[in-house]
Amino acid sequence: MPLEGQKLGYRYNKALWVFQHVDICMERGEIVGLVGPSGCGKSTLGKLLAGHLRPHEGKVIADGERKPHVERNSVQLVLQHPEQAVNPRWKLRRTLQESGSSNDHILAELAIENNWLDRYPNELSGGELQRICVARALGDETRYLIADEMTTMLDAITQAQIWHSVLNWAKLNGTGVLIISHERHLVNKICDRVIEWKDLVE
Ligand SMILES: Nc1ncnc2c1ncn2[C@@H]1O[C@H](COP(=O)(O)OP(=O)(O)OP(=O)(O)O)[C@@H](O)[C@H]1O
Repeated sequence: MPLEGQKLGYRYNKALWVFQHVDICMERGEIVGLVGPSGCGKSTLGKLLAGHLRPHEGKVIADGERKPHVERNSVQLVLQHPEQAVNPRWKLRRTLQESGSSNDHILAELAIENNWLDRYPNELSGGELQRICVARALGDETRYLIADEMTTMLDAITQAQIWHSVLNWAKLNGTGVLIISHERHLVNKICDRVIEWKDLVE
């Protein structure tokens, strides 16, 4: 069963809709790209799908469940800036443990060194910290991953390593991945299909 946004609408202030009537659907195991101009609403849509924001219109359904985010963490979101996504006062082992998704296989796949887990977020590089945020998102319950500019800040080698690991994992687990990115070459290379924002809002 798919992850679906039906007739979604969202506005940050009452006077102005960011978008309305947006329908989006992806299947388990699909790798889907979402591209569009800056400020059009891609990240907002990603947050709605992951349950970080509640839609003002429409609904999100994952695997037939109306509130996938309440019952379980089946839709995970990874953002561009890892330092904004972790508690700066927690060592990273605690961050991973709290999410319940730190299995050794994923840590190894993402080349996460054990000693990183005994450090605070500001004691790691951006790429190291992002690997931990990615590992946190790849839990047993994860059925869909929304990757919003997930590797934009990283060098090409780190980018390639992270995508290699994530796509392997997604393939193995039948996870759907929505890749929100400005990097069309990346999206064209790794996605099964690419959604243009203009086609969502027309
Ligand atoms: N917290 C917020 N409060 C008010 N307006 C916001 C907020 N977050 C985003 N917006 C506005 O909503 C619109 C959509 O933003 P969003 O971040 O979803 O776009 P985007 O397509 O992801 O952009 P980009 O490609 O530049 O990351 C923009 O006009 C933005 O200024």
